[in-house]
Amino acid sequence: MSIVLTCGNLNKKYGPTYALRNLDLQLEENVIYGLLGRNGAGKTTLLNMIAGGIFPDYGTIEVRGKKLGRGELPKDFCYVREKNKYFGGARVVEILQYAANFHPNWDWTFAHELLQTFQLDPHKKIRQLSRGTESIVGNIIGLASRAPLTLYDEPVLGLDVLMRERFYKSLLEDYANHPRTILLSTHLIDEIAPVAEKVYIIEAGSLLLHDEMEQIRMAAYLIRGNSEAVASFTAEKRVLHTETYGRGTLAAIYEKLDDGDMQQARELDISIENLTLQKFFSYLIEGGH
Ligand SMILES: Nc1ncnc2c1ncn2[C@@H]1O[C@H](COP(=O)(O)OP(=O)(O)OP(=O)(O)O)[C@@H](O)[C@H]1O
Repeated sequence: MSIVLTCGNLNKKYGPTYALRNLDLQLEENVIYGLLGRNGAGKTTLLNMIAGGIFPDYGTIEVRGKKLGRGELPKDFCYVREKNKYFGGARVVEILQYAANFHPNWDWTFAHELLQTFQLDPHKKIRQLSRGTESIVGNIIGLASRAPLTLYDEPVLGLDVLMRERFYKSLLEDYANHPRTILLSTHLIDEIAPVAEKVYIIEAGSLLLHDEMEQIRMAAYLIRGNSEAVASFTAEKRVLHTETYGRGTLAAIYEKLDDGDMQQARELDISIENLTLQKFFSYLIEGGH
């Protein structure tokens, strides 16, 4: 396992507000990560910091073991911002030509394929594009750059369902042939679930959880049954949330269940369902765990 990026104890305060607080994050080579958090959780601050646009009050960023100096950019990386600031008078093809100069792995054949996939006329001027179509320009750059470290900030915001699906499909197909490290920051959690292999969940600038998506799938459950039975079943387990209804209780847990647990659940007449990532995220945030 080779580490591409390490953020150590990052802190950033705006007045009394912590945008980032003691944040540690490590990205391995050739993994797709989801960076999940609500509005204002600190996602953009973190990405801007990695991209050298904001300086931490405290903490370090290392790219392939080399500490980044103040204002220094990581090598061979591509950052697709939430709000691109392309020159409105430029044509799409000119923006792509400009981006191609900065990315040694740029693939023009793939870029042209993507223009077709997203039905984007390369001769249109940026100012003639809708908000969603403008963000597609950024997404094409992110994909065609094939940068070993690619960061996307809310890549599908403003895109319709069809375009979102096309983006995820293009990303996954290209990643299969050209693995690299990709970080997708989003608050559209269920959409990212089939795409990301690992997730970092942040809230109020701090890390709440990081884990493999598969681990979350295999450990996030909703338990329902008689209140005493649920209390006994969850006694030694990590409980994210509980709710009572009449004589029953519903509990969200984050715990791998083995055959013994399943047997106990049957004996106690408890039902067990998988939690969606969105629900897991909501319970995690509400519980502040
Ligand atoms: N330039 C700034 N001046 C003051 N406060 C800021 C500034 N930039 C960010 N913040 C604050 O820092 C916190 C983190 O903001 P950030 O934009 O990083 O969150 P986010 O997770 O990207 O949110 P969103 O999903 O809404 O884009 C918020 O409380 C925000 O108000």
